[in-house]
Amino acid sequence: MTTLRAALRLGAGAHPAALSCLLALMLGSAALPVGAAWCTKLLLDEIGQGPDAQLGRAIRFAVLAAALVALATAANRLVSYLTAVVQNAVGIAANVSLYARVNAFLGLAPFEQPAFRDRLMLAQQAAEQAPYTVVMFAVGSAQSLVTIVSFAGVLLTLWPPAGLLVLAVAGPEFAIQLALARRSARATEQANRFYRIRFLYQGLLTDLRAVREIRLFQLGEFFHGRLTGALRRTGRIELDARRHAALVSAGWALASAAVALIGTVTVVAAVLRGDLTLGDLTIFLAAVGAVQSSLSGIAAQLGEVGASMRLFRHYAAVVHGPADLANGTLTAPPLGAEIRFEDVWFRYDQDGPWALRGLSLSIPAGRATGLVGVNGAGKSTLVKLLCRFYDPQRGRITWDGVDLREFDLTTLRARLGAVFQDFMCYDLTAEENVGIGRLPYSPDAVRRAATEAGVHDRLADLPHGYRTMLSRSFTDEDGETGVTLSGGQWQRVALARSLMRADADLLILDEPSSGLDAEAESRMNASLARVRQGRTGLLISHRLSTLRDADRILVLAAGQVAEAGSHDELMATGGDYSRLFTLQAGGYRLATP
Ligand SMILES: Nc1ncnc2c1ncn2[C@@H]1O[C@H](COP(=O)(O)OP(=O)(O)OP(=O)(O)O)[C@@H](O)[C@H]1O
Repeated sequence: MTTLRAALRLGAGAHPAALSCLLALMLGSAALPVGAAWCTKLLLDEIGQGPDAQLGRAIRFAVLAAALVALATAANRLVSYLTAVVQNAVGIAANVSLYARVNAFLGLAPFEQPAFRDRLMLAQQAAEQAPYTVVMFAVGSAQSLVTIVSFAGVLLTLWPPAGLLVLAVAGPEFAIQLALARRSARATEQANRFYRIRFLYQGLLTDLRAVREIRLFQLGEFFHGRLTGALRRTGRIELDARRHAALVSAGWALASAAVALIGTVTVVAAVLRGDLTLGDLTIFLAAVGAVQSSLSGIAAQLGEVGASMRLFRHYAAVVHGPADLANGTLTAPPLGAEIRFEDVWFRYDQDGPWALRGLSLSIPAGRATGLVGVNGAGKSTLVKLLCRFYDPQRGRITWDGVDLREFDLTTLRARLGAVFQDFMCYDLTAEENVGIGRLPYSPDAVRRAATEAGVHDRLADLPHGYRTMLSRSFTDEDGETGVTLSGGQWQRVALARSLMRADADLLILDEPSSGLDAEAESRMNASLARVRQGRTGLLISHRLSTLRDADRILVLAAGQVAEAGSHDELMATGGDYSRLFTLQAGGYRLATP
C-alpha cells in the first residue's frame, strides 16, 4: 500500500496542471459515446416510422449524433496529447529521483553487487512505467465508470438480464487479467539477468576501446554468439508469458462473445416480435460493446498496475533503501599532523579473502609517502579506504586522531585530490576533462593545472584548443567529431584534473606516470615534486625510481606493512625493496649498450 501511495504521489505530482486538464477532459467526454448512440437510436426509430417520419427531426438527430461523435474524437486527440505530457513529466520526475538516489550512495559497494545492479535495472524500468500506469489507471477507470454506468442504465432499461450477464463476465475477467499481469512481471524479473548480459555484449560489440581487442583477437563471433544466446533466452521467457496470456485471453474472449450473442439474439427476437424497435437494437449493441470493452479495459489496466507495482517495489527499494555508508557530521579540518591506519582489516566480501590484514601505518602531514608492493598487495585497496569508498571491518583510519567515519564525507573528499590507476577518460571537451577536478572551474585554473601536468601545449594545439571534444564517439555542440589523445597524454590530463586540487590536504597519485615516456616521466617527477612541496602526498608506483625522493617509503605485502623507511634506509637493510630496486636498476643498466 505504501508502494502504491508512493507511485501515486510521484505520478500525480509530476505535472498537476496537465493531469487536472486530462482528468477534466476524460470525465467530461466519457458520456459522449452514450449520447451519440442514443441520438442514433432516435434517428433509426424516426426512420422506422416510414412515411410518417419527419425529415426535420431525423436531420436534427443525425446532426446531433455526428456532432457528439466529432466532439468525442477531438477530445480523444487532446487526451492523447495530455497523456503524453503527463507521461513525459512522470518519466523525468521518476528518473531524476532514481539517479539522485544512486548519486547519493557514498561508497562503491552497491555498484559491485550483481543483485543490486539487477534491482537497479528493474527500478529503471519501473521508473518509466509504474507511476504513470497507476495514475492513468485511476483516471481511465473513472472515465470507464462513467461510460459503464451510462450504458448499463440503457441496458437495464431495455432488457435487465443483459446488464447482469455483462457484469457476470467482468468479475472473472478481472481475476484473469491480474493473474496474467503477475505472471508477466515474474517473467520480466526472470529475464532481467539476461537483459543485463545482453546489454553487456551489446556494449562490448560497440565500445570503441573494446573494439580494438575484439578485432585483433577476432572475438566478434565469440561475443556475438553470447549476445545471441542472451537475446534468445530473454525472447523465450517473454514469449512463454505472452503465449500463456494470449491463450487465456482468447479463451475468455470466446466466452464473453457468447454472452453478447445470447443477448443479441434475445433482443433481435424482441424486435421481430415488435416489443422493441430497430433503434433499441442498435443502442443495445453499442451498449454491450461499450460496457464490455470498458470493463475489460479496466481489468487490463488493473493487470498492468499489478505488474507495474511489482516492479515499482524495486524502484522504492532503491530510492527509499538504506544508505550504503553512514555519513558523519563533523567538518573535516585541514590535515595538521597525520593520517593513521590502526590495525585495519578489510575484505571486499563477507566470506572473501582479506585484502588488508591488520594494517597499521602513518601518513605524516606535509611529507611525501611512497607505497610499493607486488600486484595484489593491497595498495589500491588502501587508497579506496582512505577515500572512504568502503569502511574497514576492523580497526580504524584517523585524520588527526578523528575516525574518518565521523566526518561529513563531502567535506572530507573536498580535502583529497587523486589520480587513480584506472583513471577516467571522459567524453567531454579538453577543458572540461581537466576542469571537473574542481567545479566550478576557471579557464585560467585549467590551463595552470594542464601546464603543471605537462599537457598544456598538446591541448592548446587541438583543432579547437581547449574546447575540442576529447572523444571519437560523440561530436561537440557544432556536430564536429572530436579527437582522442594517446595513453600517456590522457594520463597527463587525469593528472591535470587532480592538480585542479593541488592545494588539497592529501594528494594521492596511484601510478601517475606508468604511461609516460622517459623524458615526460622525468619532467613530471620534477613538476610533481614542485607541486607536492610541503604538501601531504601518497605516491604509489611500481617504478621504484619514481618513489626514490619520497620522505618515507612503505612496502606492502599481503595487506600488511613489510618494510618502512627512506630509500637509503631500505637499501641498507637489504630487504625486498632493495632487491626489487636493484632488479629494476639492473634492467636499465642491461638496456644501456
Ligand atoms: N573491487 C574488488 N572486489 C573484490 N576484490 C578486490 C576488489 N579490488 C581488489 N580486490 C582484491 O583485493 C586484493 C588487493 O588488491 P589491490 O587492487 O588493492 O592490489 P594492488 O596492490 O593495488 O595491486 P596492483 O599493483 O596490481 O594494482 C587483490 O587480491 C584483489 O583481487
